[in-house]
Amino acid sequence: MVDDILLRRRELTSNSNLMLNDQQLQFYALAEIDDLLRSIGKSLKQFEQLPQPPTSYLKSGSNNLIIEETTYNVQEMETEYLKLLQSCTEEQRNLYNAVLNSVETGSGGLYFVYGSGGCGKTYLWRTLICKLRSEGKIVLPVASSGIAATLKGWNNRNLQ
Ligand SMILES: Nc1ncnc2c1ncn2[C@@H]1O[C@H](COP(=O)(O)OP(=O)(O)OP(=O)(O)O)[C@@H](O)[C@H]1O
Repeated sequence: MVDDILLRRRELTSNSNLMLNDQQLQFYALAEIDDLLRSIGKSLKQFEQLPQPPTSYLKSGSNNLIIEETTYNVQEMETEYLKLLQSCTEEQRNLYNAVLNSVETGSGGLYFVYGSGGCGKTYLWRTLICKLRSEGKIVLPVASSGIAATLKGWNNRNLQ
C-alpha cells in the first residue's frame, strides 16, 4: 500500500524530487485506510489500537494548501528549528514556549509580538513555524501586504 504513495504524492505536488520519511508514509497510508473505512461508514478514529495520523493528513484530497503543507521534509524542518532555537534569546524562547504551549494544549490564542526593527520577531516566527512543521502540523504564515509576504521569504498566503 505504501509503495506507490511517494509516486502519487510526487505527481500531486508536481515535485519529482519530493522525499517522504517513514513517518510521513505511515501517515499517508493511515489516511488511505481512513478513506476506505469512510466509504463503509466507519473511520480510523474508531480503531483506537491503530496509530492516528495528524488530522492534516486526513482527507487532504486535492486541496493544494494542504498538499503543500503536508509535504515538507520534516527532518529538514527539525534540523532547522533546532538550529534556530539554539540561539534564541531568553525573550524569544519565552514567547516560543508560550505559543507552542497554546498549540500543544489546544488552548489557542492571539499573540501580538512587537518590537523595534531587527529585534528578532521574524526569527521567532521562523523557529515556531519550523518546529510545528517538523511535527507535520499545518502552519499558514500570512502577511498584510504582498511585499512583506515576499520579503519574509515564507510560503506566505496574503489573506487581506
Ligand atoms: N536569536 C537570534 N540568534 C541569531 N540571529 C538572530 C536572532 N534573532 C534575530 N536574529 C537575526 O537578526 C536579524 C534581524 O532579526 P529579524 O529579521 O527576526 O528581526 P525583526 O524584528 O523581524 O525585524 P523587522 O521588524 O525589521 O522585520 C536577522 O538577520 C536574524 O536572523
